[in-house]
Amino acid sequence: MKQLVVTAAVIEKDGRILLAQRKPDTHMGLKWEFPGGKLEWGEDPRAGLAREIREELGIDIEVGDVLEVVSHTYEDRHVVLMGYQCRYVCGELQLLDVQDVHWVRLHELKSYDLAPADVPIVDRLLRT
Ligand SMILES: Nc1nc2c([nH]c(=O)n2[C@H]2C[C@H](O)[C@@H](COP(=O)(O)OP(=O)(O)OP(=O)(O)O)O2)c(=O)[nH]1
Repeated sequence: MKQLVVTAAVIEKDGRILLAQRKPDTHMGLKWEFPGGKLEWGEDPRAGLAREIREELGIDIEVGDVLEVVSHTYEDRHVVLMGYQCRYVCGELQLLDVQDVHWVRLHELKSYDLAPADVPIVDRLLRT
């Protein structure tokens, strides 16, 4: 079984949070998640997260504090998911490597078909 260190961005703008839908041909295809991705070898987590967001969505973000760290075991992998509070800075949102995006209000987050590892991050958000 592989072990992955993954960073995810909880990007807030005008009272809404950005959810991304994974592409169909990926692990957890079509599930909704906080955008981000795997850290490269030796990469600083905040720098890696900003890189992933530029690559997947074409926008620049400011990465703030860790909101929640989740350990989740799927059938074939163990994911350590670090959710960071982030702020949208600039750039036009593009679907470069995601299926879809929605800007969502807090109370709507649970109505999405989320990747299971993301549920504790949503729970943490709902407690803050
Ligand atoms: N990015 C992201 N991945 C998540 C979340 N929740 C969750 O279980 N995952 C899982 C799905 C994948 O198994 C793994 C991340 O892989 P990824 O495909 O997004 O990473 P990546 O962009 O670096 O991938 P790659 O296409 O470069 O291989 O973590 C989440 O909120 N965000």
